[in-house]
Amino acid sequence: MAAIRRAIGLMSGTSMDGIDIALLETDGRAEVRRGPSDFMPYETAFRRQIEAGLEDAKSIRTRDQRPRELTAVEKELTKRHGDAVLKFLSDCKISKDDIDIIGFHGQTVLHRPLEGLTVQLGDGKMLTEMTGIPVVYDMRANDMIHGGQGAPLVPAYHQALAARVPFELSKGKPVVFVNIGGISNITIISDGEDPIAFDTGPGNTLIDQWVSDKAGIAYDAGGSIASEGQIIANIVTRYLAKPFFDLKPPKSLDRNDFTLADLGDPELADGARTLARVTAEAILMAGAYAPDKPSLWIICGGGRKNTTIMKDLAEGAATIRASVIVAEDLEFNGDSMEAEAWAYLAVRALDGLPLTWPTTTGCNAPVSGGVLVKPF
Ligand SMILES: Nc1ncnc2c1ncn2[C@@H]1O[C@H](COP(=O)(O)OP(=O)(O)OP(=O)(O)O)[C@@H](O)[C@H]1O
Ligand SMILES: CC(=O)N[C@H]1[C@@H]2OC[C@@H](O2)[C@@H](O)[C@@H]1O[C@H](C)C(=O)O
Repeated sequence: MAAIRRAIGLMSGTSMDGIDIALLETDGRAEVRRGPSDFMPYETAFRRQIEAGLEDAKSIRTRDQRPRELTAVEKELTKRHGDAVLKFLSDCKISKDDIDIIGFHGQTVLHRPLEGLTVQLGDGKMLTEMTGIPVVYDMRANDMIHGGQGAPLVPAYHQALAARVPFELSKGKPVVFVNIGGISNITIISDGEDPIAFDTGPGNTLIDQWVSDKAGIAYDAGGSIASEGQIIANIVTRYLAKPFFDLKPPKSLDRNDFTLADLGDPELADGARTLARVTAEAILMAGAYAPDKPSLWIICGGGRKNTTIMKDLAEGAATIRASVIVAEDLEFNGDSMEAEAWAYLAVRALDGLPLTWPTTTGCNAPVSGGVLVKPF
């Protein structure tokens, strides 16, 4: 029997809103026991620093380059992750000696799968020294070396969770996990098959940018702004006509692949409503790549709190006789799922198990990955 390890996962996603942290006890296979989780938000000034870092990253040609301010941003980002771990351990009254491994995602600042280039800021060595705990980081690189997109990586964990979906809900049909983060991505799980996964299009990033530019608000809380707007149909069509949607999976996105340029300058609420529809429709369109019609869509990530997106998803799914639920309906945690996934992936990496498959990233064979560093 494989060893159960205690792992901490750390995720700073494309929304750049903060660090999700979660504890997991797992063998990196079927055994998954979820522990506590937390979120450490970035204040606006640091978020702006990362945003500036995205601009600096545009000139990166090889993944070890850190032009302009990126070295400083990486150091500050890692320090915040280290502080987050130390606070988490102290809050949970857990000793560092009781943690076997940290799975550290870092912050994606550039993702160009066609060029085989993906860059996550995050200094694993510094994190292991700060915490005194071994760290697995840089988990996307090996997939790309093996011809993969380098994303998404969460499907391995979705597959482990899918085993807990009751038959009354799955009805023996494919089940879809949807992560609505900055970008949206899905994992389609069918019994006995490798997971099928890919990015589906924008998640919350465009909505966040829109309400921030137009009204100085960080995000559309509850989707309430969108709920007061009207859908501008020709703008939805314009977004959904982008070449990305004609690409067959596996496929993945950079945060800047979709922009507000296609939105024009509507009223605040109409813009938010239209973008919510784009996010929902792009997700449901992705169901076409399932081998059989999915019965159940399980929504995770911050976008599940946008009731306008959720309403569009529920209505759209009803027309194809599928149900939409949120992670919590199955007693999963839609906020910490990616952090849990990084804990799970770190344990898999320790055992050399695959993190990705040809069906999730397009890698040429199932591959493991990550770089392991240990404290002195
Ligand atoms: N109460 C809420 N109402 C509406 N939207 C919300 C709410 N809370 C969070 N969000 C949205 O969720 C986003 C954060 O989602 P999440 O943390 O899943 O993204 P991420 O992990 O950074 O991104 P990714 O999964 O793409 O890496 C916020 O930027 C915001 O747009
Ligand atoms: C390159 C990168 O960081 N991609 C992220 C991003 O955010 C959502 C989507 O695009 C997904 O492909 C991925 O993150 C998730 C956690 C993943 O790898 O599974």
